[in-house]
Amino acid sequence: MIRMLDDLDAEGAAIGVRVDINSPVDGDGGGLADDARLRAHVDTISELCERDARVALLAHQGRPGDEDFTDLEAHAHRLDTLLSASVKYCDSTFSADARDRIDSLEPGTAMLLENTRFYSEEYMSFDPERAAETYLVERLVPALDAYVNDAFATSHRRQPSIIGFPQRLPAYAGRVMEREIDVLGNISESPEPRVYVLGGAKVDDSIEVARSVLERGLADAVLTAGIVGNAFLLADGVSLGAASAAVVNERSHEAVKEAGELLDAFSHRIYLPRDVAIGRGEERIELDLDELPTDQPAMDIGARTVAAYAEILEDAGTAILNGPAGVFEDDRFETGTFELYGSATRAETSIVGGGDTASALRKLGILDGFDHVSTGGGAALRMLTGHTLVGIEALDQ
Ligand SMILES: Nc1ncnc2c1ncn2[C@@H]1O[C@H](COP(=O)(O)OP(=O)(O)O)[C@@H](O)[C@H]1O
Ligand SMILES: O=C(OP(=O)(O)O)[C@H](O)COP(=O)(O)O
Repeated sequence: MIRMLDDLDAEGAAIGVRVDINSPVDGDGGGLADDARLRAHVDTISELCERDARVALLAHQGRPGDEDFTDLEAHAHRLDTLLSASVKYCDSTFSADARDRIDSLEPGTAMLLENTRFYSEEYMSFDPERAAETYLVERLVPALDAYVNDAFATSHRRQPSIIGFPQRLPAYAGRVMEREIDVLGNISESPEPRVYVLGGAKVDDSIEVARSVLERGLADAVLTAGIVGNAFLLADGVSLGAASAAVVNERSHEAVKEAGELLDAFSHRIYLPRDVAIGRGEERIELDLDELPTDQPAMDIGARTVAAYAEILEDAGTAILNGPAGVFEDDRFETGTFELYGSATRAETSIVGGGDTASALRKLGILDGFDHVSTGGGAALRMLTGHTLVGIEALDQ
């Protein structure tokens, strides 16, 4: 059974709370370019502070070697602004100083510990038992009374801060985690017909999702768009042109073959774009499939595809969407995503996953129309195929 915050005796307790505030950062000053993930955790942290807990926040930012691999000072300042409780910053994660500062935290206040991935163990994969023996867990456990996992978006990772602490401390799901489990953990109970829209650039992941939801009977229809749609068009024998084929092959060598296998097995439930948009100079030009191939890459779905998909989505019991329909970052190619996702908000229930997808919808001003916007990308995709996550399993004590 997974225990929730309601089960936690918070008053005066030192609580390690794993959050996912991994965010886009500004190239120059290391400031945050987007604070959506920080805002998502405000409920959990505020509630614990209001209940007089002493909150030690654990989080990562970026991956070692990447430009967004930064310290968490800016995150701490932003959290301090977003919350009515005080949030301090500690520039180490489990040093003696960090442990002393946890010990002397005032009830009702929080402190963000340094980027967990500054320590190499946190960027490795472990079994839960081994994760519980890492330095991070060994050193912090004596300073903590309980552990809360609110980092849904990282809970597919076998990392010590996710799966190690529940081996050693009473463990609870935070409010973000609770909402995500409620919605994504019960996908097979959601209203039917269930329509999956798979767009974006992670072609292999999306094909895996399509395979899984079709084989398990979770999906009544799979609508393809983005580079994923182009891979399915190629698999169906449509001659898109060398430029589009190169974009698909750059992402995955196996995609077209695997998309073809799925089309053979489930052709009546997989829907392919009927037209595409390309750029010529500053212009957007829409081409029907019989006007192809073209020397320009297909950057969006066209109006005929949007209309056909909208009809299916508006009748859906549940619309589950991941990945933009086109290169939404370019104004010429944002319409496909805007129209398609707009029509999905008219489904009985609409669920969105994926970091780029959420930022596309925020840019297009239609994020609020969805019933559930997951904080996770990879984690949400895994849940949407009907699987659980190692971090959620670890909470099941
Ligand atoms: N037809 C296309 N050609 C090239 N890139 C595309 C196309 N359609 C979507 N994209 C790109 O896909 C990216 C987002 O995909 P992805 O990372 O899979 O989404 P998410 O993070 O939501 O899972 C965006 O940067 C978008 O520009
Ligand atoms: O941003 C995240 O995941 P996402 O890119 O799947 O949304 C999480 O913070 C996990 O980060 P990771 O994929 O570097 O382990």
